[in-house]
Amino acid sequence: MSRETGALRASGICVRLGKLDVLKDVSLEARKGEVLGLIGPNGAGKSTFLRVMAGLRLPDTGRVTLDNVAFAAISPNRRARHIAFVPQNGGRPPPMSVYDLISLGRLPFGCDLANRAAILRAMAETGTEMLKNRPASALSGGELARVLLARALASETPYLIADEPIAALDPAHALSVMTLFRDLARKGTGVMVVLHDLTLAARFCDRVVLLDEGRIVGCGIPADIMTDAAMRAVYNVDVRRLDGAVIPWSLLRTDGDAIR
Ligand SMILES: Nc1ncnc2c1ncn2[C@@H]1O[C@H](COP(=O)(O)OP(=O)(O)OP(=O)(O)O)[C@@H](O)[C@H]1O
Repeated sequence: MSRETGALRASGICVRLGKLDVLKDVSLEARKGEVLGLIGPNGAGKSTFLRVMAGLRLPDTGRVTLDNVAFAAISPNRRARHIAFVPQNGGRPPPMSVYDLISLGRLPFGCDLANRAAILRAMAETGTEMLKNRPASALSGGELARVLLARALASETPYLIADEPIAALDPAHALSVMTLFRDLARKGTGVMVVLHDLTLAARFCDRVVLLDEGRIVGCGIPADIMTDAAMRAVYNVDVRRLDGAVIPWSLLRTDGDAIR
């Protein structure tokens, strides 16, 4: 693998869980320097795909490569130095301080002098400095979400993969995180993020991938993918638009008419 990390590519990914084909031949390239949004209804397979892209789940068929090297040939530690992951639901946090939890993001790099600086940067970027001495187990849902993002940011990896990182955040923190993703992308990071907030997805993502029933049904710039017809077909909602943002507005009846 070259020093300059190249593309993160998934080809022909299939995952079957129980009796369900959760991912059906999904191929996608995440690029450094862009915010790639993954959108789609509940159960579409977004989290499963993100975990495959992060190397946390093996696909049944297909493969993921980083800089043209298959994940199978990359050690977990080396992979963690290139791809940081923010889980959708961190579960019960371990009994440790927020600072210690965030510092776990430096684990793949061992103990080097850059550790503290990277941890402090991650806390500043997520506004979690004032939480640093608190027990992680005593955080609110939104605070914990920001701390888990800080843990991933502390790794300062070329790719950041985040599963619904703003779902529990208030509007100010959600905007702040999306702005941070844009800044990271501007500096060269590849950000791949699952979002249910279509307004923020349309506004902040360079490209969006629309996943439905385990298949990619659209991939491109938000204006091309988040069309009224696609939003109706996939989410069964009618949308309104404001300054290019897509705002879910009303549910549709089975005949396709809006319920107002
Ligand atoms: N271990 C499992 N065994 C069986 N089915 C599973 C398992 N894990 C996930 N699934 C199913 O796979 C499908 C895709 O799940 P996934 O979490 O990837 O969806 P998602 O698009 O992230 O949904 P959400 O928006 O609700 O988070 C769902 O129908 C889910 O019930």
